[in-house]
Amino acid sequence: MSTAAPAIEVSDLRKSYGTHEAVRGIDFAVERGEVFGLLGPNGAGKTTTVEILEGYRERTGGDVSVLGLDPGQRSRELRERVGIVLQSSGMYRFVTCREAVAHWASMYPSPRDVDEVIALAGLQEKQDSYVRALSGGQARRLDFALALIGDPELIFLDEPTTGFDPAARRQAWDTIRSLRDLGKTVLLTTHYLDEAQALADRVAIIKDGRILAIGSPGELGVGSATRVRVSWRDEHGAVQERECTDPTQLVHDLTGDALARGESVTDLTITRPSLEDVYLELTAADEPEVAGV
Ligand SMILES: Nc1ncnc2c1ncn2[C@@H]1O[C@H](COP(=O)(O)OP(=O)(O)OP(=O)(O)O)[C@@H](O)[C@H]1O
Repeated sequence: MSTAAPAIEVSDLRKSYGTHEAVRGIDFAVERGEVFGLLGPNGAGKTTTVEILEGYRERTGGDVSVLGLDPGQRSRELRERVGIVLQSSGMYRFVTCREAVAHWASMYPSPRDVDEVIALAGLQEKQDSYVRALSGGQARRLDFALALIGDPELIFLDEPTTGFDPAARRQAWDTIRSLRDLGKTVLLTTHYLDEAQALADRVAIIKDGRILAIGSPGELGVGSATRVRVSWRDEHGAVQERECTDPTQLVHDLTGDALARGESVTDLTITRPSLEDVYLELTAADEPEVAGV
């Protein structure tokens, strides 16, 4: 457990647009060095929350602290310590990738090494290409490089792999893992549950401006709102499947019956719900129960 103050602390955050309450009193904290995923259906309030943390939107109520500072103050100090992937590469159409990264680096007090950042963003082969000649996915990588060059402590990644081909997506995942290895804190929003499962230490599932569940992708399935799936092959060779909250009695009966017949239970598996199962169960219900771990 880290003893440092969390990188992000959100307490009873609220945001209304006119009469519409888009964020309705959410609480969460992101520890330093953690990759935290914000998941939720369209219109859940993810972008609103992230943009309040980035200092781009004003909150209606609640308290927010980012690296110990209030993002609503839009201080220069916070801007230098936070990396935000914007479409900044659009400003650099007539220079090479390397020149763009080097120029952006000159705006920070202690930037990272240009070559290192180009490598981290997977842009080595394109470093001498003009920015205007990059594909959409390559331009996103350059945006990523520009977000990292100031050596930020905290990086906001809003749907970082949308529009990427599968290989570029895997490469972006590797990059995000390297950020964690460097000790950076990452707040990630994504619609891809496999991405959250692969990258996030913890996720919050948000819907209609409220957090429905928060925990590690593996542990979220343990809550009482979700069920485990038990499958096995019966004595006739047919695959059987049951869902239950506690498989102890079922497994006891299955193994007991099999042993009484002098057989073993074949192909017995007990599967926890995946993050996708939990997500779909929680976000489908009209009045979902609050689950947490
Ligand atoms: N500037 C705005 N003015 C009025 N309503 C807004 C504004 N921005 C967002 N909203 C509304 O607030 C709610 C939350 O929107 P938000 O963009 O935060 O959701 P999201 O979870 O990021 O969705 P998506 O996954 O579609 O990006 C939605 O109902 C949206 O219509």
